[in-house]
Amino acid sequence: MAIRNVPIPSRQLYIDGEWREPVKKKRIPIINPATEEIMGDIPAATGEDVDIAVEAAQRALARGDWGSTTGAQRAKYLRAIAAKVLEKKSELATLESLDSGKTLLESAADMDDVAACFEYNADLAEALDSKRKTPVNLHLDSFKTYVLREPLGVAGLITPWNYPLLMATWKVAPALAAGCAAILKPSELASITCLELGEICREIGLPPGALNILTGLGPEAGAPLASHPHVDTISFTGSVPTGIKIMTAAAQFVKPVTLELGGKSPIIVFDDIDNLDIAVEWTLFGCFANTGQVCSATSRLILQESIASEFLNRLLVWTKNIKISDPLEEDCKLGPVVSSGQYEKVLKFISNAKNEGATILYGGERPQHLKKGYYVQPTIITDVNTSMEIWKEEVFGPVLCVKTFKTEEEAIELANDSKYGLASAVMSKNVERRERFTKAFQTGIIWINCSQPTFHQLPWGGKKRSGFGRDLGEWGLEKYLNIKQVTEYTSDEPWAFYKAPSKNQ
Ligand SMILES: NC(=O)C1=CN([C@@H]2O[C@H](COP(=O)(O)OP(=O)(O)OC[C@H]3O[C@@H](n4cnc5c(N)ncnc54)[C@H](O)[C@@H]3O)[C@@H](O)[C@H]2O)C=CC1
Ligand SMILES: C[N+](C)(C)CCCC(=O)O
Ligand code: NA
Repeated sequence: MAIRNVPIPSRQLYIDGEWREPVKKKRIPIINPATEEIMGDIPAATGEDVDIAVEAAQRALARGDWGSTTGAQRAKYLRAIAAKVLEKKSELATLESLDSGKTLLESAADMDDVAACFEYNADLAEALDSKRKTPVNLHLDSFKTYVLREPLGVAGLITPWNYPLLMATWKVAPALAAGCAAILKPSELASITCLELGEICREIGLPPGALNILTGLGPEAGAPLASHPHVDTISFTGSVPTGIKIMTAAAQFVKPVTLELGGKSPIIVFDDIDNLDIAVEWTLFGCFANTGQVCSATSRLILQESIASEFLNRLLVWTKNIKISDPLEEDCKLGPVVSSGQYEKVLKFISNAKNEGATILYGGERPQHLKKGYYVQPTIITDVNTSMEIWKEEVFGPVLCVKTFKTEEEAIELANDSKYGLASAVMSKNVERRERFTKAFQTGIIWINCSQPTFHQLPWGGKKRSGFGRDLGEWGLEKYLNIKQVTEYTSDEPWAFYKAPSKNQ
């Protein structure tokens, strides 16, 4: 299914329905993390380009062909995008793998998810037409009231590299469904497929300015978007430090933001599970899928002591079986991490854990058979205590740390012992116990007897330092709407608050 020699398209910024060279004409190299080779380059936008894109977005909102569309009309564009993504699926999936290092299997699944997410938001756009104007009954004769749901305006969408086109879609699809005009700023580490989304929009005839795509560096292209006075909302997925910068910039304009930040999510395994191997596989998938570069990765395994040694033995057997290779190779299950910076960062986390006294039960190094590329072995760390960095900080790489527990109280305390609050998983046969954990977990996402399956009908986001606001589902669309109440006085009688002047006054 991989198209080997797929050419890397050379693109410009996608602004106002056209390819446009950045004002400062700068470009950023594209690096393939599996080979460390430069494959091409992407345009680097700056504040000047952001200004041009914001004006194009404002014009789109003022123009009938986008600003006055019904949800049903916008749904047609979203469905056309979905169809094109499927048509170009193998090309897009290959480009995604070349750029980000994710396995072809995962890139292909992402492209299916991208298409399905556009389709789902097309349904939401259609449904919006009947909810656009909602009467509110006050049980009063003298007033008629209703609530309008309108597009909020210009939406700035700043996205990460771990699921480049999918994370962009989680924001682009609902923003367009809502009728906003959007400016997407993908990560400079993996932008190819987001630029190809621009080509798709051009091909299907999306009205100019409805979606603009500005690749570039965070401080140069993302920051001016977050602090632009005419960008009405920012939706961000990425790291905590950048989330704080974005919220700070947006605060100067009282601009609403939604932040989907990192995590250090727990997976608890109880000894009442029927099948050890099933729990082992979910544990692996929860931490090593996408080479661990998942904000919701369940990277803290909290294991009931009575099954700990048996479970860890099976975990080792399964881990050794994971095929690590070039992500385009058949059956590859673990590719490189995205960049040299990420590679150094992951190895540093591992050496810090060792220095703090933890045991590297497995992995911790570059796989011997791969001499080039940013590869790290899947790594399992034991003898961890709760003051260690590896317990507290998000690694964003294939690194699992393990602690054991004896009682339920201990398990929940360990699970919630995090500044983050994105996701939690519990593996147990006991229904009441699962309900107790569902209630006690301080996170926005709960997985029971699994880890990571994600459906675009359900809200996605966290609490605590993992951020606030939700992507996906109807919640993912609401943040792009302005809720406008309309109150009409319908009585012929005077209001009679003031004393009416007499006839001869
Ligand atoms: N929660 C998540 O989904 C993600 C978490 N991370 C974590 O963050 C670490 C750093 O990775 P980065 O790629 O540097 O993440 P980042 O959070 O800095 O980047 C995410 C996006 O924000 C943009 N950005 C950066 N600085 C900005 C600024 N000042 N204003 C506006 N936009 C800005 C970036 O260009 C990118 O598009 C990773 O090692 C990982 O631990 C990274 C990506 C996704
Ligand atoms: C759920 N999954 C793995 C498809 C995507 C997680 C997105 C993220 O890392 O923010
Ligand atoms: Na790349």
